[in-house]
Amino acid sequence: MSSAAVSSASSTFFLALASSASPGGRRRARVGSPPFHTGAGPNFAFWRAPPRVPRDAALVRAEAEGGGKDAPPERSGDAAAAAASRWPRAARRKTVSKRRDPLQPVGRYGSSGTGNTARSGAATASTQNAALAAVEIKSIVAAPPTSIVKFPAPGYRVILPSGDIAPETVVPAPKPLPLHGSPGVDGDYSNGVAPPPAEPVVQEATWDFKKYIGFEEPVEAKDDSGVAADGADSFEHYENNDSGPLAGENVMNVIVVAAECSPWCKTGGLGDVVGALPKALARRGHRVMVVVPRYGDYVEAFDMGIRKYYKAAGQDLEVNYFHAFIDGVDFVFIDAPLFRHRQNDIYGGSRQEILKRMILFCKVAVEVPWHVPCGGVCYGDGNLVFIANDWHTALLPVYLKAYYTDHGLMQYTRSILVIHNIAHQGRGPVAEFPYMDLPEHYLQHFELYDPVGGEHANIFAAGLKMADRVVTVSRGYLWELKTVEGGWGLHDIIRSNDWKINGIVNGIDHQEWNPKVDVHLRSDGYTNYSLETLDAGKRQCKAALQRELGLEVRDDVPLLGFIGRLDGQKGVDIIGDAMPWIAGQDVQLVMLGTGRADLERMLQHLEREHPSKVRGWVGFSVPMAHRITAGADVLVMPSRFEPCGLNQLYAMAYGTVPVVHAVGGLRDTVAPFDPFGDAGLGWTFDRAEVNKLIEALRHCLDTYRNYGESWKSIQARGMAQDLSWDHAAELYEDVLVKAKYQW
Ligand SMILES: Nc1ncnc2c1ncn2[C@@H]1O[C@H](COP(=O)(O)OP(=O)(O)O[C@H]2O[C@H](CO)[C@@H](O)[C@H](O)[C@H]2O)[C@@H](O)[C@H]1O
Repeated sequence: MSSAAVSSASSTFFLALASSASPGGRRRARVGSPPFHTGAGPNFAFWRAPPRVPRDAALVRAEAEGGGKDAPPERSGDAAAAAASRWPRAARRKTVSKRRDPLQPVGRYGSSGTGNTARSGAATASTQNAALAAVEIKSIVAAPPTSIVKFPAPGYRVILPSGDIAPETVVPAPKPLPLHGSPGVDGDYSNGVAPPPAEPVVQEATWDFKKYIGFEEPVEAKDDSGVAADGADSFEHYENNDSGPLAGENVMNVIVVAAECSPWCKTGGLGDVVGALPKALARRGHRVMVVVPRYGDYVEAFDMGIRKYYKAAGQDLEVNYFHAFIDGVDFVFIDAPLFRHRQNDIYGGSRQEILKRMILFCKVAVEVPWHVPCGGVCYGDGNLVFIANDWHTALLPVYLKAYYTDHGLMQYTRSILVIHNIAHQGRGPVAEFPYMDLPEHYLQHFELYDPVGGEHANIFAAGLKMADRVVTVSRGYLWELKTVEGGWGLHDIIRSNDWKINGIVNGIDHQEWNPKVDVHLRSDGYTNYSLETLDAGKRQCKAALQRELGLEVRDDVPLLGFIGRLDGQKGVDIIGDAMPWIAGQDVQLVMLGTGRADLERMLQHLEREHPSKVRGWVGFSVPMAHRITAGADVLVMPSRFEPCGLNQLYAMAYGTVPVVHAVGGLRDTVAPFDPFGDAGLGWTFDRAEVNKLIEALRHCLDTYRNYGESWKSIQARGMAQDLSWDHAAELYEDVLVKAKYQW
């Protein structure tokens, strides 16, 4: 695709496929040993394998762009990724699997399917969700619409849903189960809305709710009025069918549904948001659940003993539910064979395989409020809002409408779809529409034509139309989404749905990203610090980082940092292009990232060429991301487009000055330094071009070297901001309320 300017003065968008990815890792993971710079020749990696293996699970998403095929992201375990960053190529091939060629320009799918066995015979659907067996909608949910258009089987591994064979129920016949959920609303079907189907949970009697809900410590999760936000101490209320602990007319049941959630599974900013926003909503008094696939064994979560069966692309699949109650939030992990063992490759596989996973996930997630009794009580479908995220879960609003609200069910449930990155849309051939098990007339919501993708089915498009409200992660990005250059083919849909879209800048999880308490700064010579101890603290962290990376330990040399996915979006190649100029400066440069193979090679090459100045760490390391954020003086973000951007927020919270391309959320969050008014938070440049980056860096370095007081005031302003999720959660709450009263 071509690049184009969003506006005359800003934002050149790089319109090639950008995927996100990053391995995440478990919080409190151990920090790997410092890498060792060998100065080895071209055939050797630059970093020695660490003597200790970090516990972080890592997800390394490969980035691909350009035309042709869609390349799936890649990732490997954190340890593997860390090791891969330092070991010779041959060893890396073992740990980083399935590197792919560039993909379709849009859609965070895998590459074109290589599987070729269309097992339509397996469509002898034998099971279905028993909850649905009790009511008419069963035929919608568990069986494909019999009137569905029959498209020729594309010959992929995905199985066409059977329209001929009625699914059977293999779980016990459903018995009515009183639904509890949001007090005062759930279970109240006096408005003529029939209660949704429910069924007894397997092993319910043996399930110890106290174990999951942290019954002993409900204090943290109280709102201003002292009302428990988490439902933890509300069990008795629910048991008595009392009104429960949640108070206030706008308190709601909220279910956040996403493909990733930090610290369990993270490939990028989506994981960060899903790990943090729900907690902030819970602090405001809402009852909040996160639903995410269970890609690995997460020690915090326990099997709830519930078994259900769902059909995905013609196959009946068993689903189990794992639960953890942390910081006032119910985390529900969906366990199914399709998700297992994907921890290091959550977006891996062919496009059809990813599609199948997401179909299953969305079908399961939309019924979680009926089937999963968190704290002993289901959320129920009254006063309920789903928050779906990106194309992966954009089918949820569609299923909610097609299966339920169109049939007079779940009338008090709303859906919000959050756009974190519109560059990935879930595009596929129209012929695959039947896999989604939707009524024939829903096809029109998916069908889209654009010069890039031609005639295709677009999941994000359908989700945007079906969702009651839409949020994107900054106001600047919302504006860009309406442009031809920034909408990636969906600009018309965004424009026509403008009335229901809000731009809300992400926040920071202050438990994770806070120099005062950052666990990754507690060893190896680093230190925690605050605004009051900024000078000494940053000096110490900088020295520790230089030591850890084998750079000369000097306080007077400005240390520039870059952290991010290596893809077209993040503009790391622009830093590469600026290297001749950077090499002529008295600076040090540390880059951490993983993704596209050519950009990974670029990082290694730059280090090889400038061993005394540059470190290029190829891999995904959460501890190193924290340490660079603390130890660097400047964080460089030349992103071609950036819906919000989290690293610049983290940088400012750590007294690290951002230099950014003024686009999307970067423009919204980094006010340019004004030396005359002594205002501003960093430096911005108006085009993602090398000369613009150099110009901004020149001003930045000049201030660093010659205007110490101004520099300190920029740092102080950055650190003094309230970047917490609490503010963002308040804005999300407005959207929840708008959705609630919207018909
Ligand atoms: N190699 C590496 N090792 C360790 N950590 C790494 C890493 N590479 C990246 N990370 C971490 O991953 C996160 C990336 O955050 P971004 O905002 O850049 O996300 P991304 O572009 O994936 O997300 C999309 O969604 C988010 C959330 O809405 C938007 O902010 C963003 O603009 C949009 O593109 C940060 O926490 C960063 O530290």
